[in-house]
Formats: sequence, C-alpha cells, structure tokens
Amino acid sequence: MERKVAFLGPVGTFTEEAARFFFAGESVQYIPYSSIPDVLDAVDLEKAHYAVVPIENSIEGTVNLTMDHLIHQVDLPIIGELAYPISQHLMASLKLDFSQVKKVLSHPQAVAQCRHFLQRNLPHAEIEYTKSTAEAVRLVGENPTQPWAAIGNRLAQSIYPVHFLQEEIQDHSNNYTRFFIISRYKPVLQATDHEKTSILVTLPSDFPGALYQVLAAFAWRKINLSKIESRPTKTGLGNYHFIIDIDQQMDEVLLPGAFAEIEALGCQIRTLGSYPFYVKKAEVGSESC
Ligand SMILES: O=C(O)C(=O)C[C@]1(C(=O)O)C=C[C@@H](O)C=C1
Repeated sequence: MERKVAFLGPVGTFTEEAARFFFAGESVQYIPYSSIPDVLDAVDLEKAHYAVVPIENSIEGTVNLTMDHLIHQVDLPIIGELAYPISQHLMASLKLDFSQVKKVLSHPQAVAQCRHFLQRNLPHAEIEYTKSTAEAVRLVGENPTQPWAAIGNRLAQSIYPVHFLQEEIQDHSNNYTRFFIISRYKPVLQATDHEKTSILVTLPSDFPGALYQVLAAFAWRKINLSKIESRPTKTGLGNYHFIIDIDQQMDEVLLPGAFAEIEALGCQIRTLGSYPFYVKKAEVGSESC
C-alpha cells in the first residue's frame, strides 16, 4: 500500500523539500495541507500515515505552532528528525529594482531569517505574512502586474512564474531547520548513530528547586541533554511545561531510572518520541543523510 505523507503546502515549500529528501526512494504519495495544524491533524485523523513539520530554525528558533499543536492538540509520536539546510531567495514576476518593490510576502520564519537584508535593502516595503513560503511565491506569480516580491526556495521558483531578484538573502549562512516526522507507523529508516528522546515535563506547583532536581536526575547519571525549552501550559500566567531533548534513545535502565526519580518529585513526564536524527549536508550535490 502506498503510504501518504502530509506536508505544509502548497507545492514548493521547504517542508516538501525535506519530506522528499527524507522519503527518497520510497513509494509514497505527498499531500499538501494549508497549515501546520492541518498537517498534524491529517495523521491524527488517519488521512495520512506521516506528517513532516518544521520544529526549529537555527536563526529564528522554535516553530511554536508545531510545538503547541504537538503538546496540546494531538498525542502522536515523533519517529524521526531531519536537519535540512535552508536558503532563502527574493523573487518577483516583474523585473523590479529593490526600490520599486512595494510589498514582500512570505512565511514569518522566512521573513525573520532575512530581517537584516530587508532592513538594508527594502526598508520601505510592506511585509505580508503568508501560511508558507510557497504560498507567498504562488501569490506573487498569480499577480503579475503587482510590484510584489516573495521570499522562498528554488523549488518554488521552478514551479511558479517568477524570477530571482536576489539569491541567498538569509542573514546567516549556516541556516538550518529541524523537521519532525510524526507517525503511528515506523518507516524503514536508514541507520544512524544519532538517536534522541524528547520528553515533556510538567512540574508540581509550589516546589522550589523542582527544575534543578529534574536536571540533577540526568546530571548524576551523566545523561547528556541537548535542549531544554519552556512553553506555557496555557492554564495561566507563569505556568510552564519543559520540553527536554535527551541525547540518547530510550533504554531499559538509565532513562527509566531518571524518569522514576523525576516522577517521585511529583512531576509528570510524557515521552514525545525516541527517534533517529539525520542531517542533510549543505554542500551542493550532497544527497546523503
Ligand atoms: O514555508 C515553508 O516553506 C515551510 O516549509 C515552513 C518553514 C517554517 O515554518 O520554518 C520551514 C522552513 C523554513 O525555516 C521556513 C518556513
């Protein structure tokens, strides 16, 4: 049976690029959805087998929409992660000088990755946020008489009737976005030395030093953590969950021991996934994980 992969559309997004890289060589059908919640709900409602969603960018940080939907709206495991290189380009239908561009359209993450470029070169242009970069490129292509430009990738430029005004406009060259692969199914994944486990920890209220003790449970076991982040629980000001990335896969001794110690403090732990991660190298022509 051909498996369905849901991604943030329309065709030509970075998420589509990442999905096609991740599932290269497998017989899958790619299905665009118009928002990140819709992508995750497609898997939750069993309309698709896999969701590919952006979770963090190296310049702009966490994609809160993805994180919050995963925490609050669905209960689906992370089964893989791909760090994918991101290059942003400015494109338009018309032949325009920067001074003639009245409006720049793109996804908020893409705009944020090019903030200094926009301030230096297009300070007068209005910014309009879209649901994805490809959506912005499509809109610019569909309005060929408007003095608009879009920020997006090469794939979108090859699909929609636009040309480059300026290539490589991100403010920092080492631009990467991490994508999660979310599913109730386990695909056949390429071997990797890199495994992670992500957990959501909810601290008991009125417990001074609780976070310190949570971290201590990992520290004295010499378990390495690669990320810790707080997100509001949405139950009131000052209430947070902590999302912790642990640098190893779920095992039978160390992690269960640490989790039991943390639960004994009165904390709740939800495992978001234990999964392999891959990095696509930025070099031209490099197609291997
Ligand atoms: O708009 C797109 O093309 C997306 O795939 C979304 C998204 C994001 O949300 O971070 C993905 C990668 C880039 O960092 C910019 C935008």
